[in-house]
Amino acid sequence: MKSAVIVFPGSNCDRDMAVALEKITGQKPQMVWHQDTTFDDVDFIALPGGFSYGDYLRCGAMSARSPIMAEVIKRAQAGVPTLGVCNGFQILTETKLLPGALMRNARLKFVCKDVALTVENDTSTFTKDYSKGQEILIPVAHHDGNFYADTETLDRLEGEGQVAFKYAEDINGAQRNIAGILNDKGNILGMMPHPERMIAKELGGTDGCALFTSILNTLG
Ligand SMILES: NC(=O)CC[C@H](N)C(=O)O
Repeated sequence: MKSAVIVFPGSNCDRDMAVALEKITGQKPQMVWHQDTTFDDVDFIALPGGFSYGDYLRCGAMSARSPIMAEVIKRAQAGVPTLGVCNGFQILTETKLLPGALMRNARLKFVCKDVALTVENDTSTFTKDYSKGQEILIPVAHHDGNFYADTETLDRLEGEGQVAFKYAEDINGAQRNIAGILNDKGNILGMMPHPERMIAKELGGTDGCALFTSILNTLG
């Protein structure tokens, strides 16, 4: 499985993502600078976490307009599996590849801890190695993780199985405790928690591994 990690000025989880991808797929991903306009023909694209452009304007707003994003948007719309973690999720909502927005955490505090998530979808490219209702422990580290969407969108996301993960309890005010969502085709996942930081016992646990094995088992 060939993958690419898009690197923005201020990304800080790009190497964690690369380590996770290499460990689980056995292949080093291509690291792609945001000013590039194209990259290799890959099976999977990752938008990593971080503080791209210093979170100026709104988290992810400037990165969503980086030169490389025109190519990312084109490929994601054509069906290439694309994962955005934390800042990557914020970028995906800013490009409108995913609905809704990530607002400032309800209690206006940066939240940095391991949190319990429930798996809501166990059939997607990203989640099939989990089981529905399973509780997993994955770290979060964000100040803008408060997922917002209008009621109609929330009902559609829940009704169509597009909610991938929920927080087991409220940590940031996110509506319906939503921690991660899929697009309608199921090839784009955005999530605030960091699965790439939970892939080894030494890191505190391995609950993030199934996300990457799901992708690998789907794509080969
Ligand atoms: N870890 C991250 O990707 C942080 C995301 C974002 N800059 C926030 O704090 O909300």
